[in-house]
Amino acid sequence: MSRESNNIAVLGQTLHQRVASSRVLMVGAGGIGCELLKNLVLSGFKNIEVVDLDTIDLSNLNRQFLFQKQHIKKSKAHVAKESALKFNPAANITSHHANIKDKEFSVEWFKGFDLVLNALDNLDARRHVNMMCLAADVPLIESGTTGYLGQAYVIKKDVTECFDCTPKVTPTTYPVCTIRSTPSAPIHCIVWAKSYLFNQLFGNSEEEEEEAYQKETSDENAQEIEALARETEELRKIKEAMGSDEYGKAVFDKIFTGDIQRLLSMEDMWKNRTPPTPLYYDELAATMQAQMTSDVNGLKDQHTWNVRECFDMFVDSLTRLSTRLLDAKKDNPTNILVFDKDDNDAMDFVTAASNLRSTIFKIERKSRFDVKSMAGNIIPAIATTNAVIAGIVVMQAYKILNGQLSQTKRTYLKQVTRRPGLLVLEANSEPQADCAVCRTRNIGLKIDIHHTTLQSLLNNVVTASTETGGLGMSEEVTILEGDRLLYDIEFDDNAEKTLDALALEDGKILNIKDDEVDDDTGVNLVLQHATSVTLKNGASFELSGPTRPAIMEPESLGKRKREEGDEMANHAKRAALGNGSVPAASTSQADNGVIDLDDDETAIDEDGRTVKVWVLEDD
Ligand SMILES: Nc1ncnc2c1ncn2[C@@H]1O[C@H](COP(=O)(O)OP(=O)(O)OP(=O)(O)O)[C@@H](O)[C@H]1O
Ligand SMILES: [Zn+2]
Repeated sequence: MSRESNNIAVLGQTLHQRVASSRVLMVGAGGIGCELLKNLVLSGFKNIEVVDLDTIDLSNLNRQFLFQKQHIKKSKAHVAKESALKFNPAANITSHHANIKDKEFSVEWFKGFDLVLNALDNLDARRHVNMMCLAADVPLIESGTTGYLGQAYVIKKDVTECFDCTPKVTPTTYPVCTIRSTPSAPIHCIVWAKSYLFNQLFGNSEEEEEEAYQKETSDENAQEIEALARETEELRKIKEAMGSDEYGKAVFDKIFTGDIQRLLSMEDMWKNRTPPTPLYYDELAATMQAQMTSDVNGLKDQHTWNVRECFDMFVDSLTRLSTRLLDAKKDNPTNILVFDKDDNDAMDFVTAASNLRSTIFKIERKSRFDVKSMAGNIIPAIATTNAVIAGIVVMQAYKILNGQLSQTKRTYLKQVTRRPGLLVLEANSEPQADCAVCRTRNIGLKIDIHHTTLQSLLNNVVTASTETGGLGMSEEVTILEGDRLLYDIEFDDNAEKTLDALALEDGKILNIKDDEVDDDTGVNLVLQHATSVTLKNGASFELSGPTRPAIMEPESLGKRKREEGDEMANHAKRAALGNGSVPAASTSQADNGVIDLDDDETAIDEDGRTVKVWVLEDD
């Protein structure tokens, strides 16, 4: 049996055809992307474009199986394409070594795909693809993994929640006093060593101090903050001895003895907390010489150093880093060292310093491996998790091409579920009514960007009445491009500039909100440069899309979803036939266990939500 006939047996002729003729964009060729591209070419997808901006790194090879040692430093997109073609030479793959945010990837370009699959690792790029898919009205399958957890779900304009419908968690910050005075967890000591101490000793402490911590200005902390400022000043003086034999002891005495004694003298602070115990340089130096079992590489990295080992490593790494800094300053006095988790000296220093501090505060010490993952905010990437999620993405893609988009489920891979199996399915939510990203109308605007000023755009398009072909908004509008403010009633500096002078080229999206209308989610104008648009009213532009706000009732949304499914089915059928005709409905062959994600069993998940459960069965 050929691969083709296997696919037909599994999918049925109809779906197989739709898959083969669909055009798919995959964004990101990393952990999920490599698995996904391999799956796509093996499961019958033929027309695939891949975009990735990065080159292959040694650290990718443990899980990105399309890449091998000889590919290091080469483009991920190009190598992924070449390796995937070996699995199926009949596939037609186009690779782009580029940022998906580049202007060549315009809304028009996105419209050329039936499906977009995200395999990204950052919020910014995900947000961008989300917006482009909404503007182009192309279904997007979003996916992600963290360690053993993962998820995949479909985003479709007007049908499901978009990526930005729910706010995303931002990285945690810690109050300055927890870090500087009252740590209670290993991470507090690691942040102290990496963000405070490292910068104080080797960096631009004055500038960075402000940024490294969340500022606390309450009165009760004022006194403490003042004391901390004094400590910082003292350390600056000690730094003058950098490079001398006494330097290591001077730094140690200050940060692990003197500063701690001063903290202890603030008795109120320790009424309800375990007080710290200072460490003494001479005492530690007199203890038996450590057997330094801890090599910096390999499994030994996972052994937790004892106090003496931390002490030795602290003094040693401090010397190494100080020597580097002094050398760098010979070239240029403004040179500094910046913490990097992949810099062995920096990691030795942060591991030793944070563990000494943990010892003082009676907090558990951590291995160099753990400190590195915490200091670098690293959650290990697991190849199996990526593989499971990439598999689910293909299942979701089948459903979409089979005209069952509205029946797709948000699928989570969890470590523990109440039922057998590790996957938890949840119904898609409807778009959030107030989402500024997906509840905004997207309107294409063809206009000459070289000759149109922002003011003429305002006069002829934005505030012009709908009868004359404009948007009919009031004079009080705010115009943004991404986060960039271009215009509002109090800021008209850009009014006389042309669009191209404002870098508003093809594919850029202008978000325009009418400040006179309460809760206006505004419109997105998707720019397309055109020189020869002639208009009835003499202006030179052309709008395409819903120029009047749509009124959407909850019921009608449900109805839209069903129609959407039908439309998708027809679309896929047309694509399969390569012409406009619609064949007699034929989905029965696809109705076998392999792609049937529907299962009416429900359960309550850890967060108390009712969820559908899909149990993976062996047959
Ligand atoms: N704006 C973007 N345009 C194109 N590709 C992007 C963009 N942002 C991220 N990517 C790509 O998405 C992929 C995500 O893959 P993954 O999560 O495995 O990260 P990685 O960089 O390969 O690994 P790690 O970060 O763990 O070292 C990467 O290959 C990255 O280059
Ligand atoms: Zn949304």
